[in-house]
Amino acid sequence: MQPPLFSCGHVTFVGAPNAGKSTLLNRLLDHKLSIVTPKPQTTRKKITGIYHDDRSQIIILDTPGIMDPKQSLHESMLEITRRSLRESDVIVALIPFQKGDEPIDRKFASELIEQWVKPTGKPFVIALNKADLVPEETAKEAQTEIISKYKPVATLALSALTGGNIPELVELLRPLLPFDEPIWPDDILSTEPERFFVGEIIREKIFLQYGREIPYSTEVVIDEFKEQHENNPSRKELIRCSVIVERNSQKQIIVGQKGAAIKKLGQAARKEIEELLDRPVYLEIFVKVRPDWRKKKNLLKSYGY
Ligand SMILES: Nc1nc2c(ncn2[C@@H]2O[C@H](COP(=O)(O)OP(=O)(O)OP(=O)(O)O)[C@@H](O)[C@H]2O)c(=O)[nH]1
Repeated sequence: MQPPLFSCGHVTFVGAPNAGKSTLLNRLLDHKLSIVTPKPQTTRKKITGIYHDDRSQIIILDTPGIMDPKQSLHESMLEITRRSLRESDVIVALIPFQKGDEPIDRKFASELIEQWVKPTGKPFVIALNKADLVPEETAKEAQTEIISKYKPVATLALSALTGGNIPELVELLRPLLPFDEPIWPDDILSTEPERFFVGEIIREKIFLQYGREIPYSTEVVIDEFKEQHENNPSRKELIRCSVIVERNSQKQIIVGQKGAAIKKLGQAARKEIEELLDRPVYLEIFVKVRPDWRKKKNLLKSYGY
C-alpha cells in the first residue's frame, strides 16, 4: 500500500494590527513563539513558525499588521508583509470580530482582501477571529456575507484565544498545500535564531510595562550573546542589549526614578529569557538615544528592517 501523501508549504497570516495573528500562530504551535500584547503593531518583523503533524508541515509566516504608513519604519514593516505574501502558497486573511453595532470592520476587510490578498493570485482562506466576542448567529451571518463578497477558498470563524475551531483551520489548509516532503526536521518550531527571540521578549516587556508612545519609539538590539566559560562559577549566559529610543526624555522614562523601571523591565525579561533558553542568564540593558531612528533608512537597515 502507498503511504499517505504528505503536504508541506508556506502559509502567510495577514491582517490588521491586533487582529490576533500572533495569538493564532502561538495557538497552532502550542508554544509562545510570537509576542502578543493588547497594543497594536507589536509584530514588526516576519516570524516563521513551523507546524508539524503526521500528514503535513505548515510553515507559517506571521507578518506585521497592515496600516497606513506614517514613517519609514512602517514602510519597512509593510514591505516585510508584501515579501511574505509573495513567498506563500496559501494566505490566511485574519478579520477579527468586534463588539458593537458592526460585527466586523467592513471597510478594512475590503481593503485587506482587494488590495493585499487578491492581487497575489494565491488561494486564500478568510479566518474570522475573536468569534468568542459575538453570538454564533452573528458569526454565521458574517461568514455568509464574506463568502459572497470575496469568494475565498473557505471561511472559518475561530478563536485564537480560546482555541475554538483551530484544528478545523489545519484541516482546511492541508489540501491547499503542495504535496511535498517536509522541509524542516519535526522538532524545529522556528527558523529564527535564539537571539531574535531574546530581543522580542525584551520588546514585549517594554510594550507591557510602558505607556503612550514609548513602546513605538523603542527598538531592541542584542549587542552580545555569549555563553559563559566552564571556569566561570556562575556559568550564566551573558546577554548585552541596547534599548534604542528617540529622545532623552524617553530614556529617562525607560530608566525611571533611581533606575527602578529598568530594573523591573530587566527582571521580567530575564525570567522569560531563562525559560526560553532553559539556562541562567545575566542580562545587561543599556539605553541609547538615536534621534528619529524610525525615519532613518540607514539605522532601520542596521536594525534588520
Ligand atoms: N477575545 C479575543 N481576543 C483575542 C483573540 N485573538 C487575539 N486576541 C487578543 O487580541 C490582541 C492582539 O493579539 P495579537 O496576536 O498580538 O495580534 P496581532 O494581529 O499579532 O497584532 P500586531 O502585532 O499588532 O500585528 C491581544 O490582546 C490578544 O489577546 C481571540 O480569539 N479572542
